[in-house]
Amino acid sequence: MNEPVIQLRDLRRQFTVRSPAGRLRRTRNVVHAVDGLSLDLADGSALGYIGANGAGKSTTIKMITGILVPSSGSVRTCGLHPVRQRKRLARQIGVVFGQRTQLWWDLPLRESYRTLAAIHRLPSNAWPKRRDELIDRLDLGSFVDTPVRQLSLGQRIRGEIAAALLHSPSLLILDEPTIGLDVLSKERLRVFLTEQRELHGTSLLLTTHDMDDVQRLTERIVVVDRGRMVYDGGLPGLVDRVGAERVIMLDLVDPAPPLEGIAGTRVVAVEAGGLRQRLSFVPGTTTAAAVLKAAAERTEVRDLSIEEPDIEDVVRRLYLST
Ligand SMILES: Nc1ncnc2c1ncn2[C@@H]1O[C@H](COP(=O)(O)OP(=O)(O)OP(=O)(O)O)[C@@H](O)[C@H]1O
Repeated sequence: MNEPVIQLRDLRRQFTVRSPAGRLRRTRNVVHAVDGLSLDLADGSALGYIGANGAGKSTTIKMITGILVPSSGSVRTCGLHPVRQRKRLARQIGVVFGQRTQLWWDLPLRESYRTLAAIHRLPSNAWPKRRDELIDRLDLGSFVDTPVRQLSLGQRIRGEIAAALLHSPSLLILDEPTIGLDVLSKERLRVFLTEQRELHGTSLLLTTHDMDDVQRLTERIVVVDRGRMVYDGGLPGLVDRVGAERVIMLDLVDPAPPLEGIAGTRVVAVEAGGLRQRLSFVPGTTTAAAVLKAAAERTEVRDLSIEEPDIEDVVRRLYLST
C-alpha cells in the first residue's frame, strides 16, 4: 500500500498571546491551537476536517503545507517533510484558501497560469492542455482574460481552483472553498471536484462550515475541538452520535393541515398555507423513508429534500456529549 498522503503524529502547536491586564501589566497566555493530533489520510481519499471557529483547522493546514513549524510531534505530507522540503512539496500539493488569493491581483487568470507553469517548471508541451481542460470544466472562458481584481468572488474561487490544479497535484487542500458562493456556484464546484477526484485520483483535504460540502465531497470526517480530535468516521455515525436532528422538507400537491403525530417527528414549520412542511427527526429513531411513507398515507407528496444539521450545531453537541 502507498504511504499516506498526510501523516500526523502527536502534532502540537502552541501560540503565546500577551494581553493587557490592568494599566501596566501584561499577562501571557498559551493557546494550544493544535494539541496532540494523530491522523493518516490514505492516498486517493477525501477528508472533511471540521470544527467550530478557532478549533485549530487553519493551524493544522499551515503545518501540513509547511507554512508553520510544529511545536512538537511530526508531520509528513506526500512523503515529505513540509518545512524542510517545502519546494518539492509545492509541486505535489494544491492549496486554496477561500478568503485569501494566491493569484496576481492585476493579472488576468491566463497570465497567472503562465507564471505558475513557469514556477512549477511544467513541460511546455503538456501544461496548456491541462489549462484548457480546467478552463473548460470550470467554465472560466468568459473571464480568463480579465484582471483578477475585476472578478466576482465565485469567478475568482474557480480561477483559484484551476491555479491549484494546474500542476496536477496528488493532494488538494481546500480551506472553506464555497464560503460566500451562491447555491448554483457551490453546486458546480462540487460536481467539478467530484469529477476531478474520479479522473485523477486526487486526494482531498477540505475544511468547511458547510455540511453539504462534507456530505458530497468526502467519505470521512474528522472533527477537532480546541486542537484535539473528537470524532473520526463517517457522516451518518457523527449525526447518530450527537443525535442531531435532520429536517425533512415535504412539498405537497395540495395544502394540508400540519402533519402532526408522525412517529419520531416534530413539525417545525408549515409554509405556503400548508403546501410545504418541515418535519424534524432524530436519525436512529425513524428514517426519512418511514416519514415519507407516513406522510404519503395522508396526502400526496410532490417532492422532498433532507436538510442536514449545521456544523456548529454538530460540534457543540459533540462537545457536550464527550
Ligand atoms: N498566529 C497566531 N497567534 C496567536 N494565536 C493564534 C495564531 N494563529 C491561531 N491562533 C489561535 O489558535 C487557535 C486556533 O486557530 P485556527 O485559526 O487554527 O482555528 P480555525 O479552526 O481555523 O478557526 P476558523 O474556523 O475561525 O478559521 C485560536 O484560538 C486562534 O486564536
